[in-house]
Amino acid sequence: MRIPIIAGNWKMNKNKKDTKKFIEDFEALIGDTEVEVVICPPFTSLDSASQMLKNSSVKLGAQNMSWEDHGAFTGEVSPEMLLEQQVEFVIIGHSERRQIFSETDDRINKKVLKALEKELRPILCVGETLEEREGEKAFEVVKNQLVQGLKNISGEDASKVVVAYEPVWAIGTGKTATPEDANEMAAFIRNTIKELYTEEISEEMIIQYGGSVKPGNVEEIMNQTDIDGALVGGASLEAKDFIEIVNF
Ligand SMILES: O=C[C@H](O)COP(=O)(O)O
Repeated sequence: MRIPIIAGNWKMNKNKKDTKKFIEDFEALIGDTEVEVVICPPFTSLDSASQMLKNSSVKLGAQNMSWEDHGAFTGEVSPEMLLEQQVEFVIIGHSERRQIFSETDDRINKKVLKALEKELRPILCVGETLEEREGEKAFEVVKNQLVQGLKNISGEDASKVVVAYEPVWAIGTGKTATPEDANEMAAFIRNTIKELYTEEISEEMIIQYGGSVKPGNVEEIMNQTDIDGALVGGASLEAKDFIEIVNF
């Protein structure tokens, strides 16, 4: 049985004070939940968040990391530095990293490999642009991102990867893919994993949807057969919204 994972990607939002306030508010609201909950604050808030979440069921994720262990890589953060902050998940290949910071599939693959080597769970983001969808290339693009992103990753390691399907045109725009379209892509992703690995691995894999997930649409999205979670941006910034999403 797949246990859903709902992750909040705060992007470049919240300083330490805001982080503390969010966690206090969120911890006061969260009861027993049937889903795994992850928050991904900016690097500068990880330390405060990890101190506050010591006895919590809420897990910590980072938004990016280096594929190198240490050295002359100005501005980068290593996996060991994340582990030191009790980080368990790391978002890799988010479309903002791909588009704004020119991350290539090759670099994304190096990060996925490194995360798995260090026992961090990668949340590998894939998704097509509007132009690619309108040009009927969505499936080809997503398949290519998966094949490249998972290159040289063993079956055992692949089952620890979370795949987040985020159509680029639905991110921060208020437009969501219809639940059926999102599920069609999630099923396609699962089938691609089956082709790359085995049916067992594909059935175990957690596939999230991301792109304007809100309290009002999360239930319909989560009710889809192949969607096992959500990667939430804007609506993860307010504890009262994020708790509604977690308790869908
Ligand atoms: O990582 C999260 C996604 O980019 C979705 O962001 P959004 O919920 O603000 O559309």
